[in-house]
Amino acid sequence: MGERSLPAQVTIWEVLPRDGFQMEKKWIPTEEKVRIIHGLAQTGIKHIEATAFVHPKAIPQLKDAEKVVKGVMDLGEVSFRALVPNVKGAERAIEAGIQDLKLLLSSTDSHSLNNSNCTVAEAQEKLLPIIDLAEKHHVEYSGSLTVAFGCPYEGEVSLERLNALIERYQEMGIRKVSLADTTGMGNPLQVSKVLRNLRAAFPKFEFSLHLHNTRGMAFANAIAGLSEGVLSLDSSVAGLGGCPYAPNAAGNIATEDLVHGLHEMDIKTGINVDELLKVARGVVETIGHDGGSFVLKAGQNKDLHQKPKGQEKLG
Ligand SMILES: CC(C)(COP(=O)([O-])OP(=O)([O-])OC[C@H]1O[C@@H](n2cnc3c(N)ncnc32)[C@H](O)[C@@H]1OP(=O)([O-])[O-])[C@@H](O)C(=O)NCCC(=O)NCCSC(=O)C[C@@](C)(O)CC(=O)[O-]
Repeated sequence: MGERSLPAQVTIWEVLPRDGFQMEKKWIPTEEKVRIIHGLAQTGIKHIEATAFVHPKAIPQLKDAEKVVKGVMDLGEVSFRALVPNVKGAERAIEAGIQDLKLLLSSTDSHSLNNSNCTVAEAQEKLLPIIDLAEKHHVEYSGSLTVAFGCPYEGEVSLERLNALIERYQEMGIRKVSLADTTGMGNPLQVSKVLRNLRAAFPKFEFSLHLHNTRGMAFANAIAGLSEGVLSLDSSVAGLGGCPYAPNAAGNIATEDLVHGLHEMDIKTGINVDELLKVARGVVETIGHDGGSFVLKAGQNKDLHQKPKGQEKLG
């Protein structure tokens, strides 16, 4: 086993407006979503998953996808991506002005049937016309694999299965895939093993990680991924998020926790944690709760240099 090293810089994809909002039952007005995305852009975040073009009955909170995209198109310095499950979603996204599509695919049939009303093989067929459409419109696209580190219905997802799923993506011409720990079942050794295996088998692929902090493992899993060559991570401000079609789903790793932790390790993100915390507080005020953010409660290390009460004379 060779010596591992961590990258000097990591790209953060902010998924609050899509994953973070999709479980929220109380309607978040479109203008509030647009305002929050403008706030996110003030933090230095340059990559935002703005929404999903899915069936409005499947995810009612994102039924205003077109309007949200229209409201943020003035943010020229930000790259926007949207999640699409089928060609209907891709058509809507491209028509709205989205230039980067994230294709939705589950690693297991059980999750796929719950989430997308079709098996994995059927979902793969639905991706083909999306790719044709994206090519025709010169729009970027990348793949995803949900429940890649464990399925809440089927348990372990084997390396052989992950290899076969990436192989199929390769045949479709896809070279970027987000590996998702949808219900936080992964651990750092597993993340290392999966990435080492996939990167050896598919050296031309860029793998990113989409980690939920259901069992407190997300930051450790992120570092395991970075040690294995990952350069891009998804996260959600205030730790909100979760897939409504996965039992006991919980939030994504909070962007403020991830960025704060990475900065403590001298890994650059280009994002300002003070500004992130302002946005996170606003989001909690709007939505009424956070999703399990640590830095939001505990503060940043840099702010903890006050002397304990009564010990001023310690100098
Ligand atoms: C996949 C479908 C659409 C299948 O839903 P379906 O009902 O099987 O779709 P269908 O193709 O049979 O079409 C039925 C009707 O829906 C319409 N329709 C069809 N597609 C669309 C669309 N895109 N937008 C708007 N309308 C649509 C279509 O036009 C038709 O309308 P009708 O002719 O009856 O009037 C549905 O199950 C769905 O939208 N699922 C998405 C569920 C979802 O978004 N889950 C959460 C995201 S996944 C996640 O969180 C994991 C991830 C990515 O974050 C990674 C992680 O965290 O691990």
